[in-house]
Amino acid sequence: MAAPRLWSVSRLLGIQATLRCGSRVYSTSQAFAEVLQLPKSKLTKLVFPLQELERHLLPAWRSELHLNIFDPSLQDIARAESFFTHSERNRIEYLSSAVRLDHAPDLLRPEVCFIGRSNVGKSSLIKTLFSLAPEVEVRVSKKPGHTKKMNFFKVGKYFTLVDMPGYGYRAPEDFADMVETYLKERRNLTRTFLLVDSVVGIQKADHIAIEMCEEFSLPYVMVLTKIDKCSKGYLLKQVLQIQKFVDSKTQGCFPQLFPVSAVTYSGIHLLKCFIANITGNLKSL
Ligand SMILES: Nc1nc2c(ncn2[C@@H]2O[C@H](COP(=O)(O)OP(=O)(O)OP(=O)(O)O)[C@@H](O)[C@H]2O)c(=O)[nH]1
Ligand SMILES: [Mg+2]
Repeated sequence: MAAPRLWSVSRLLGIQATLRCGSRVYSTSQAFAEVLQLPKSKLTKLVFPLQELERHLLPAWRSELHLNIFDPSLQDIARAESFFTHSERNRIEYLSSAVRLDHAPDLLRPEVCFIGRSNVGKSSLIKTLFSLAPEVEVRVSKKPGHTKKMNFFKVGKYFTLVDMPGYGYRAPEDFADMVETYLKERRNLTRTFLLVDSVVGIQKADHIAIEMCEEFSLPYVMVLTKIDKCSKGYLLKQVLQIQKFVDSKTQGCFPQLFPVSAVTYSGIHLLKCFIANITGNLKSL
């Protein structure tokens, strides 16, 4: 499925628009203003993919998906967009790369990192989160094992995102030293996003990563990538299976799953809002 065309120009320009919703007036990117104009069914599919899946479940099964734990309003999602929009006053930029924790930038602001098997779509997801900062270069590749270092990106004065090398196939030799030490010792690490490919589900290497997050008592969140590659029925089956695993086998994992696509942008706005919230930037939520 192609990315909605209405996004392309405004996304590049990162235009701000003023919207009125009820009695409140607020500012958002032109891109999100256009999303708000979509018919309800399309908007739900794009912004709340889990909600869209839930509609196809029998009523008795609906509560299984825990989609009301993080359930922001469209206004909150619009507000969160501004953190991810590059401007002179909100500079989004690549900071540095590191192969050892003591080479990581010394920052006090909250940090979130993205881990997962090689090729699961970590760099693509970050690139998509930065679609309103097109000058930020995030390298993606078809070849697994592309990202070799921990890459730090600054989002204004608010938080830092870290793109990690992948584990499993073609992982860098120093992966364990680099990533485990980072996860265990990085003091400003606020949340770890563990990406799982929605097509193949949780694999052996993911179980090792999950065990590591549990052992280090990290608060982590499971993000299901590449949902554009799944039919609705297949995705529903995968989501229910992964949800069951999270509910029964994990302690530190956030109960709500975040399905996303870097191709259709499905789930991306909600994830931006979640990141803005957990880093303490959407205080009213
Ligand atoms: N269809 C589809 N393809 C995706 C999506 N996200 C990533 N890909 C593709 O998956 C491949 C790997 O993407 P990357 O973002 O480089 O994966 P990575 O997890 O950073 O991989 P490493 O750096 O090697 O660990 C690329 O060919 C991407 O185009 C998605 O949401 N949908
Ligand atoms: Mg990568």
